[in-house]
Amino acid sequence: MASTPLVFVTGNAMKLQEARAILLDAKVEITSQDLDVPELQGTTQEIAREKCRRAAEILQGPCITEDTALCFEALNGLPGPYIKSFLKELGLDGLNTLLTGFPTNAAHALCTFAYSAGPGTEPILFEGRTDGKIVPPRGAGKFGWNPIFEVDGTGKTFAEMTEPEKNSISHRYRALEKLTVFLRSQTKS
Ligand SMILES: O=c1nc[nH]c2c1ncn2[C@H]1C[C@H](O)[C@@H](COP(=O)(O)OP(=O)(O)OP(=O)(O)O)O1
Ligand SMILES: [Mg+2]
Repeated sequence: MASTPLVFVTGNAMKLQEARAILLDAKVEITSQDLDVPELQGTTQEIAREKCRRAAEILQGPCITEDTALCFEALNGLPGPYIKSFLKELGLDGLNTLLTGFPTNAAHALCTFAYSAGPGTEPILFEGRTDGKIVPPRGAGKFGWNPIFEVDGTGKTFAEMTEPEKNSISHRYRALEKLTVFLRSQTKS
């Protein structure tokens, strides 16, 4: 593994906590910085790439960034990367109301980690996806939309799971699994 810890640029303390816990097993160490990096509009991939590019410019060094999207099947993938604004304005109940009259409440959580080797390099993306459905809130609402996302095959919302339980099946875990494999291949070469 790299001797200097990788910088995770994020303003979200819960993302950092989960990423740390997941990466512990892989023995990948990260530090964090909360930089004000603009998030442009576009697809999740475009947003992820540009955010990481800009973070590396500001840091003048390598870094990782992360974007989380919540995609409703009935809305062709929206709110997607704009879930933060939708959650802030509509709340958990409002996100449920949004689906009233639609035939399906199917949704997926999509986590996109981006890695930049430094300014001027093209960020590489690592995506992880967990499928589920949007339900009325259940469980402790400590992190974002956790209480309204019921994971397929579990009967539980993310908010009803323990942290290790969520971290073993989450979109974030699946993305970090891929990032870890990549980081290992880097240190070997
Ligand atoms: O596993 C999760 N479970 C529940 N809610 C979650 C999760 N992961 C992100 N979230 C929320 C936080 C924010 O309302 C939105 C993503 O927005 P997003 O721009 O990616 O995150 P952010 O602005 O909080 O942090 P950052 O500084 O890394 O951009 O979904
Ligand atoms: Mg953000």
